[in-house]
Amino acid sequence: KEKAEITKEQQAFMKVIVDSYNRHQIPQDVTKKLLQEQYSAEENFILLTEMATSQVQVLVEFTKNIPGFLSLDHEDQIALLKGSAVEAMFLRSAQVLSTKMPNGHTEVLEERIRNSGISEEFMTPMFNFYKSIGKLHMVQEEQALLTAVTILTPDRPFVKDHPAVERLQEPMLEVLRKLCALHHPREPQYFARLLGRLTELRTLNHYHTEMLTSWRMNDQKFTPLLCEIWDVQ
Ligand SMILES: O=C(NC1CCCCC1)[C@H](C1CCCCC1)n1c(-c2ccc(-c3nnn[nH]3)cc2)nc2ccccc21
Repeated sequence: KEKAEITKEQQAFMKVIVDSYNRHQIPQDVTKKLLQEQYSAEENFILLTEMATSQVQVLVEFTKNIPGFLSLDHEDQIALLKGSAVEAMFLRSAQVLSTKMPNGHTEVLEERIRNSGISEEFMTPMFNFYKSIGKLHMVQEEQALLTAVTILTPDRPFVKDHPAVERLQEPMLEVLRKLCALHHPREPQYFARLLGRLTELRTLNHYHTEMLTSWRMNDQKFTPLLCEIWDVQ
């Protein structure tokens, strides 16, 4: 019995994370802009760097609200943010694409992304990920907790105190497991499938630098924050 129930303190814990997640969302204007017209590769790249920069800023604010994060070693805090920023960006992008939109809008948005300037070879893994996230029909709490679980991944490069990060990630995973059972009662494997997406996210992380340099354009400009986070320039 008690295994399934979400306890009072888990409820409070989740509320902190979900409220912070909802407060720290970049405006959906990327969707509005993309639906307006097809831009050139140069304009799309600028849009991407703008959106990604503001998303990193809100990601930092969201992360600071994760209970216990600020008590971690400061260098480990940076290592966790740096190690998860690209994954959080693709996870957020997937969530944006799987948001319910008026008829035909999602197709237009997909078309605009396919023709945005990203090279063909990365389109498949990226859209496979987007589709697999879409099929999960995650509720908001699951999205928020999955993002928090991604940030609190102990085995990121340069993290020194793994156990301290695991101690923060574990209660997060426990609440997420209960949430999945609650919201997807007829899919006992749902939680496992959700965690499987994190493995797919890591492969996108692996492609990312090549993806950036493969955009059909030259003279790519990045903001100072993205140079830090994306290891470019
Ligand atoms: O703006 C965006 N994503 C923001 C969404 C919110 C969080 C911060 C990132 C980009 C668009 C930029 C303009 C051209 C079209 C894509 N985007 C992407 C996307 C595409 C390529 C790379 C990439 N990374 N390295 N090389 N290319 C990253 C993300 N996937 C999206 C799915 C739905 C909606 C927008 C999406």
